[in-house]
Amino acid sequence: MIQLKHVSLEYPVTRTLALDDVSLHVQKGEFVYLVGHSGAGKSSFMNLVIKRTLPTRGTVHVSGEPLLNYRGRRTAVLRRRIGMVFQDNLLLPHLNAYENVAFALRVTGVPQREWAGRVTAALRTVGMEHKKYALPVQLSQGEQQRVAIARAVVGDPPLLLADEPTGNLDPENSRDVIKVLQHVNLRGTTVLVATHARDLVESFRHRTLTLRRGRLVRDDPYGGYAL
Ligand SMILES: Nc1ncnc2c1ncn2[C@@H]1O[C@H](COP(=O)(O)OP(=O)(O)OP(=O)(O)O)[C@@H](O)[C@H]1O
Repeated sequence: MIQLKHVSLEYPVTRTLALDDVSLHVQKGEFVYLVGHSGAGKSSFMNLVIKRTLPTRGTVHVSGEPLLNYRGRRTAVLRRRIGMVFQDNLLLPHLNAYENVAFALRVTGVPQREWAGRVTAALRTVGMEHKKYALPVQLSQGEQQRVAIARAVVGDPPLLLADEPTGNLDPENSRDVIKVLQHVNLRGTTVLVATHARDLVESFRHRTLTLRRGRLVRDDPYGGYAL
């Protein structure tokens, strides 16, 4: 699903080496944590996968294709195949939960007759079907994050990237979000979660990649927070 071969990323203006000779392979169907201190390179890694930045050296393959093959309009095709969840869920405030999720289908050109079934299924996956008419302001932070996950997976992306998805949540909601991501993973989506949440990484064990100053210093198949 994701393969990096000797990837380095240096930001041109500041000459910061955000990733330093990183090689790794995330297989289809895996659930993987990406951990590291602030500035270790986690977001830079995510940005590479969605081609928001390009590596300075090395090669990146996503879904078996070199990133450089996704040019022009194909960049949109790549991004459509990747669901994304962030710390700030950025739901549209004037749309209810259902409409927020449907919006993702609308912008990718899915025919309207498919919306109801797919949105309802996505909201069910995250346990939010009963609140589909609620506006974001009427939902807790944890519930909003679940709707954001539904929005990210409604297009059935093969890959889901989550950057600090529990950053704004209390421990209970954080655990719920990880459980929802695990559920999405069991339905076949490869999931990559960048996080600082030691307790979650320790409790819900999955393969864990540890970055330190841009270097991949640990790749632990059984998980664990080694910082
Ligand atoms: N656009 C940019 N231009 C220059 N330097 C950048 C840019 N984005 C990130 N950096 C630098 O690259 C390094 C890696 O940053 P990155 O955001 O990938 O880290 P991170 O692990 O995601 O951190 P955090 O946990 O704080 O989000 C840092 O030193 C950061 O200052």
